Amino acid sequence: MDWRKERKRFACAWAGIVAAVREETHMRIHIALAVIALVVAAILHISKLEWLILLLTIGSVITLELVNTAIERAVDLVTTDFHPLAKAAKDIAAGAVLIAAVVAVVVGIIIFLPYLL
Ligand SMILES: Nc1ncnc2c1ncn2[C@@H]1O[C@H](COP(=O)(O)OP(=O)(O)OP(=O)(O)O)[C@@H](O)[C@H]1O
Repeated sequence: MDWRKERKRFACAWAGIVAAVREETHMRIHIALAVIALVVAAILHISKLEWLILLLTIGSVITLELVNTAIERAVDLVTTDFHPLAKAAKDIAAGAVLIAAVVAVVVGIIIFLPYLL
């Protein structure tokens, strides 16, 4: 394994994450909500299984937001003119984030509500 290449790959991936956080308001909102959920989870001492589900849920939302941002950039690279396929690509990618975010809210309610009642 070429460690210099691996380090460069990691640096590029990190640069992509930083760019998405800087440029995308929704990414910052997802991260802020994730931090709040993690703090609440720590305060409530949720179980190991609940931690796993919470982390997977947060990871899926942030991962899909990154993919959505990448698709937006790729589409904008191809065309900034109106095109039905550009619209479909962006709308479908946004739909993926929406589904993950709705599932995250439901997971949050299922995990946290019993501790709060
Ligand atoms: N080239 C295009 N052709 C057709 N429709 C487009 C095009 N670009 C964007 N759209 C439409 O506008 C919507 C918003 O696109 P935009 O690129 O502004 O992304 P966004 O979801 O607002 O993301 P953000 O504001 O976080 O960058 C898309 O979901 C799509 O419906």
